Amino acid sequence: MSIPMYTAYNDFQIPQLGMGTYKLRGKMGVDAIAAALEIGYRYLDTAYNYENEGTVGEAIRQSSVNREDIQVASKLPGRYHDYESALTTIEESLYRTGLNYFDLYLIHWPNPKQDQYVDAWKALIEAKKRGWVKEIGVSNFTQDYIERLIEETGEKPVLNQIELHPYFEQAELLAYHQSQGIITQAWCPLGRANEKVAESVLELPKIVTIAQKYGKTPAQVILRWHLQRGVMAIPKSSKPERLAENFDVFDFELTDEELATISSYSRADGRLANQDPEEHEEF
Ligand SMILES: NC(=O)C1=CN([C@@H]2O[C@H](COP(=O)(O)OP(=O)(O)OC[C@H]3O[C@@H](n4cnc5c(N)ncnc54)[C@H](OP(=O)(O)O)[C@@H]3O)[C@@H](O)[C@H]2O)C=CC1
Ligand SMILES: O=C(O)C(=O)[C@@H](O)[C@H](O)C(=O)CO
Repeated sequence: MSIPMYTAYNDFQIPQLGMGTYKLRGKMGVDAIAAALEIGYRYLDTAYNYENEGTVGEAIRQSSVNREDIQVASKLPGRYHDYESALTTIEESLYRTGLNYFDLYLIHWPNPKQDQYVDAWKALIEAKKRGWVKEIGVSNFTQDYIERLIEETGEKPVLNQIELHPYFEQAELLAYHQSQGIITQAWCPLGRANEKVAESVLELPKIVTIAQKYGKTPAQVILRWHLQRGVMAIPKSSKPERLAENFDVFDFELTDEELATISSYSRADGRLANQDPEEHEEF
């Protein structure tokens, strides 16, 4: 099955569903990612700080899918935001994967107190000119931070990867992205599911009821909620059966009322990891 795509303001296209790889390392990670590629996933999200860019590259080499049919994204850590370090880090990311280009490279966190994210953005622009990365974007950026990048460099990110799940629907930032043709990508799209950081979104009664109506699982209903709001989700699983479950979300449609019911779990303090990008600094 080919995955439906989203299109950014510059006609860059990206699958509506991808795979997160945080915590997938070593052989366990290679096996999970290779299984995802066999299932049909064509987008992999990694980061320098996940220390698994090598795992991602190895899984691609072991799979039967061609490199050029897969989009691979990685992210620049906060400790390398200065221009020269950022460029060296992108090269190092590539060496770690064994690939010769990334489809997408993101600034992982804005780190506003450090205040070097514009420098980092200039390095990503240069990396694109050098052909190391095809497209550039950001993660955990607010509207203000994105506007500053555009004002100071004239270059708009194609995508912003942000915390987004039923406890934290991000309606305002989503509307801003849509007005700008910036793709919204949801991290923690299943609210980290079984990791018990809060009552699991997979056990919320109204979501369970909707899932029963469609003969789907709560995870599938939540992923459908993301898709119908125009959001790209990158759920992570180490298990082939869950990877397949999370991919099987293109054959049913929620009603507007059901979308609103799921959004009704959202609250202003609904962040799960206590990582407000205006406060949190990650290096
Ligand atoms: N830019 C940023 O700052 C951040 C980016 N990310 C990215 O986003 C990705 C996704 O976020 P993540 O934090 O992993 O959280 P997710 O919301 O994707 O949840 C992952 C958890 O859910 C479990 N799970 C997955 N599918 C199912 C299912 N169908 N039923 C039950 N449980 C399920 C997984 O367990 P199991 O593996 O055992 O199946 C895992 O414990 C990350 O992997 C990473 O790539 C994440 C956090 C921050
Ligand atoms: O996983 C990521 O991409 C992160 O940025 C981490 O901060 C993650 O959110 C985390 O919770 C680390 O403890």
